[in-house]
Parts: sequence; C-alpha cells; structure tokens
Amino acid sequence: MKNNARKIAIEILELIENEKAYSNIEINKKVKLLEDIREQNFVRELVYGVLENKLYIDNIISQFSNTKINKIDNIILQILRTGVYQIYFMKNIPESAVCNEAVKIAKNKNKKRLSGFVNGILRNISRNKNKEFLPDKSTKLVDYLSIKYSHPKWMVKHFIDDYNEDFTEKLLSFNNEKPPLIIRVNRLKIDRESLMNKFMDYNIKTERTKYSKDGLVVHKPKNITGLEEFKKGFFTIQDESSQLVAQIMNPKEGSNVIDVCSAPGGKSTHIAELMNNKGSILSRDIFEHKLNLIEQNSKRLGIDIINTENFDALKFDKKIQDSMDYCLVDAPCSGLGLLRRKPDIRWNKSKEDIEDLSNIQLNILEIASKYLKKGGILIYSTCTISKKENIEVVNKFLKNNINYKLEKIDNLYFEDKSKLEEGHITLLPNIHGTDGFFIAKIKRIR
Ligand SMILES: C[S@@+](CC[C@H](N)C(=O)[O-])C[C@H]1O[C@@H](n2cnc3c(N)ncnc32)[C@H](O)[C@@H]1O
Repeated sequence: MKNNARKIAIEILELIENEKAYSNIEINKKVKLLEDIREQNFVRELVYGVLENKLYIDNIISQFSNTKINKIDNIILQILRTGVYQIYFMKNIPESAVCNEAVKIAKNKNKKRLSGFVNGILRNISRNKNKEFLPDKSTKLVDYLSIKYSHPKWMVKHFIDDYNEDFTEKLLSFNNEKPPLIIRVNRLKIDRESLMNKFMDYNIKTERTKYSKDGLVVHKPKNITGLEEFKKGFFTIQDESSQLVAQIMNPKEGSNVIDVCSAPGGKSTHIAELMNNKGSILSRDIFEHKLNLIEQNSKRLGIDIINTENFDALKFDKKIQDSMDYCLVDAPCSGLGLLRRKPDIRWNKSKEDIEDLSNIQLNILEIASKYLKKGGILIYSTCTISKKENIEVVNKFLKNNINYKLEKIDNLYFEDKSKLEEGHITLLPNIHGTDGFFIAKIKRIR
C-alpha cells in the first residue's frame, strides 16, 4: 500500500493536527504521489471533509468508543475519522470496503494491536449510520450548532453575539459547502468577454461575477493554472470579495500607492492593473520570503510598477510621510470569512486571537494613515466578518484621528445602499455568496 489515497489523506490529517501544517500546502505536496486525478480528488475530499466535519464525526465516534477522543492514538483517530466521513458523507462507497481498508491501514501503520478496535467501532457505526446523536437544539443551541456544523463553540458564540442565532446557523451551514472557483481578469492583457470566449474554446463555462467588474466564476474547473492563458497572465485566482478592495480604492493612473501588508500580492497586482501599469506601488510585507511571490505574480501579469520591500507595518517610516495618494491596509486577521475555503482556521484560531489581532490592526492603521497626502484614500480591509476586527477598529481609528473620515463608495453595485453611503461594506458568505470580507474607504480630509 505504498501510494494509497486513504493512507495519504490520513497522513496529511495527522500532520495538520500534530504539527499545525496547512491543509492546502500538504495536500498539494502529497497528491503528486498519485498519478490518477480521481485518486488525487479523493484525497482532497477526505482531508477537507474530515476538517469540515470534525466535531460531528468525533461526536459519532464517541458514542461507540470507550476510550475518550483525546486519548485515542492519533493515527488511529485519523483512520476512524476518515472511515466515518466515508460512511456518513460518501454514500457510494461500500461500507465493508471502508472498514477493510481502515483495518489494513492500521496494520500497515504498525498498529496491528489496535486494528480490532478500528474494525469494531467502524462496523458498529456503519450499522447505526442513520442516527445523528445531536444535542437538543432548543435547550443546548450552541452545542447543537457546534457539533452539527463542526465549528468550535467559542466561534459559534462569537457569531451569535455579532449577528444572531438564525444568521449563525445559515452561515455555519454555508461554510460546509463547496466554494466556487473565481478568477480575476487581467485588463492589461485581455477583457472579460474575450477571456470568456477563450474558456469556451476549452469547453469551460464561465459567468460574470455579481459585484466585481473583473471577476469570472469558473464552472467545473479543470487544472486552469495549466492553461496557456494562465501562463500568459490573462487571469489570477482570487475570490470576488477580495477583488472589491482594489475596485473600491479605484486608483488613478500615475498615482503613488503603498500596500503595507501585501504578500502574496493579490491586491497590489489588481491595483496595478486598474492603474494601467502607470504610477508606482510600494508593496511591503514582514515576511521576506513572501515578497518573491509578489514579484513572480507581477512578472506573469506584465506589471512593472510594483517595488517590494521587507518592512514591518508596525514601524513608522518617516521618509514616506504625507507622500501617498492611496494606502492599503489589508490587515492580518482571524480569517473567519474564509472558513469555507480554509477549514483549518476553525481549529487553529482562538477567541484571544481576535482581541490581539484587533490591537495590531488598529496600530497598523494608525501608522499607515500617516503616509497619505491630504485628500488621499486609505482602504482598510480584512477577510473576517468579526465586528471587533472590522468596524470597531475603524471607529476607534476615526475617534483618535479627526483628520480622517469615512468616504462614500460610489462605484460598486451592492444591495445595502446605506453601507455604501457610510463608506464601508461587509460581505457575508451566506448572504452574498462570497468569502466573508470587510472593506472601509477612509479619506484624509486635512
Ligand atoms: C491578509 S494578508 C495580505 C494579503 C495580500 N494583501 C493579498 O491580497 O495578497 C496579510 C499579510 O500581512 C503580513 N503581515 C503580518 N504582520 C505584518 C506586519 N507587522 N507588517 C507587515 N506585514 C505583515 C502577512 O505576512 C500577510 O502576508
């Protein structure tokens, strides 16, 4: 069983749990061991399926195991989780095959002693697979939502506090759906309609995005980064909500722009495209190695107005004070708007992170604002829907800085017109169908 898809998925899950490895990086590394594309997709489905349904799956295992979940040997636990996922969510796989394969993997992993435990539990679960074992919804709502949709309890409470119970249930359910693939058309090289036609030549159907003027939804994507059009820089993979940041900034050709947290360059390169590659963009990040990604992306997209620099946004840089027409703070954040694309975030963030991050965000915003000229535009964005990291940061900033005010957003279609008037929008996954995002447009008035 050298390159067995189930075994590879189990090894990836073990690395994610024990070493906090990133699912997308580990999957991309390990699926290369499998030649068959269907086998590769099976690994993806198992890893993401288990990560998205971990609490639900563990709750089932705990009904049949005398050993507590946190006392079960880690490899055995991953074998059980992938087994339960297949039994409950992949109904076309025969359950006997699921149990037999799980036992074989346990033996192969030198856990022969525990293979009987695996066999007993999975066979028992398979006999009872129509039961859900959920807490009572009316008396234990947070526990119910946490287990049913597999989000940690603190996160469920956090969403209920920020929004409400009904919204939270819809959001959690949406976070377990498969996200679509969205791309951004590079206007420097091609227009949206022409790129749609090129995709048609490959029999790939695309559709214009609802909010972004540069976006396309790609239906049934097949290895699109292998296409000549990608290599030639005709498009970038980027969610629709993230595309709205540069769109709302709406920078003029020839401007001076700074992006203080810019890697891997998704928004810096979009800003350059909107500026018709004329002007100057200073793209900074605290991680030197990530700056290479911005350079690679710029080269592919035909952009030469971006200069990268390794610089800590928490440090003030006097020499560029009052010099920028536009400034972007795409701040480090909890990522709670990305739970559909990155289920690992559910398990590696804590409530305390939100408090810590909101302090960092405010500090970065305060410092970055000093780089703007009078009349300049400051965009603050995050990929979270947590109010503490979003509007509350902006309000604190405005309270301390009377020379800045929120500015009306006048170049975007958005259902809630009052938010456009106020100068900030929040994209909510279950309402707008995008990743969760917050974008505020602030102007330096004095
Ligand atoms: C949300 S990501 C930026 C994504 C990027 N704007 C894009 O569109 O591709 C936040 C970035 O902030 C960087 N970062 C975190 N702390 C920082 C700091 N103190 N100074 C500068 N960059 C920082 C991270 O390395 C990360 O690349």
